[in-house]
Amino acid sequence: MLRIAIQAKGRLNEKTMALLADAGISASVGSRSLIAHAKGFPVDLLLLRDDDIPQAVAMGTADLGIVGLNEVEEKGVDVHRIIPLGFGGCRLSLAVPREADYKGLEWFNGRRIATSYPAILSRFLKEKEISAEIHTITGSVEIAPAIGMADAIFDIVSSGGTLIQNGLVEVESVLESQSVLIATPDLPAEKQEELDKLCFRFRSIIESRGMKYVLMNLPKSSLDEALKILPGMKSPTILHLADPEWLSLHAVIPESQLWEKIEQLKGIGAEDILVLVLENIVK
Ligand SMILES: Nc1ncnc2c1ncn2[C@@H]1O[C@H](COP(=O)(O)OP(=O)(O)OP(=O)(O)O)[C@@H](O)[C@H]1O
Ligand SMILES: O=P(O)(O)OC[C@H]1O[C@H](OP(=O)(O)OP(=O)(O)O)[C@H](O)[C@@H]1O
Ligand SMILES: [Mg+2]
Repeated sequence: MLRIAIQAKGRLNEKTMALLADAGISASVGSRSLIAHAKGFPVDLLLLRDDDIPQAVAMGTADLGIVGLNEVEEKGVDVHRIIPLGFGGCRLSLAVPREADYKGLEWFNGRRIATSYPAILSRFLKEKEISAEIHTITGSVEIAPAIGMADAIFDIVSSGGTLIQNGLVEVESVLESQSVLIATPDLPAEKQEELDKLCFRFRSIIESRGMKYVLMNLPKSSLDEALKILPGMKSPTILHLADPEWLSLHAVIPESQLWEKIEQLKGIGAEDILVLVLENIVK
């Protein structure tokens, strides 16, 4: 039976549980449980703080883990990175007070930088030959410059709202992160088979996210133009209708392009356009 370590509570928990549920793995997790048996797939869920997940997977306490790449890089442990999972997107960045006379990385020489990611920061500074003092704190990093604890910070940035609220500006992005599926090295063969099945399910879910299935009726005379507008998986599906002047066209469109494509299709005479949610793309 596979054991997957996931974040017990916090930013990754909900999306991890949703991904598992979409993959047919359901578990009722009590607020105090540390381990939960799942239904639908032979797995146990180990509920941990995210900081502890890379180590648990490296040691083999858990076979797999779902955690931010930032934590994997920080802990520097030996785990296999299997697939990015497409949520928990953020970056680790250096930020300085808005009023600082910042011209480039040399500014950090001799300065104090507060962070919860000392290992990633120290590797970066070494590579750039910058000598700064690293102050490790576990939370509320952005407040450090305002209370005189540091001159700058190195922390997670997503929308940038927290930096603005604290009078800071991002000056260097060091690591792009998102949640990843990690595995213990030397997974036994029978568990590897289960992992392959799980990855197959995850990939098809991730691929279908942000995609819509679109159906429409189209005058036959507009087909060539429609084919230029629509990409489709291989190409759009064309079905004949009882009316010989019309056909039905089906295509998969990224959500980000949906309205633009619909406007173009309406422009060439498409009617009765239906947009459906795509649950899975199984290849
Ligand atoms: N603002 C954000 N936007 C997107 N992803 C984020 C953001 N902040 C953090 N993350 C990602 O989510 C992960 C978990 O963040 P969270 O704030 O829940 O961590 P935590 O407080 O360290 O939790 P834990 O109690 O498990 O140690 C981070 O390591 C990062 O990968
Ligand atoms: O760029 P933003 O969108 O503002 O996000 C960045 C903030 O999000 C995270 O904190 P979180 O809100 O999870 O609180 P925490 O620090 O208490 O974990 C992170 O530690 C940053 O402080
Ligand atoms: Mg943590």
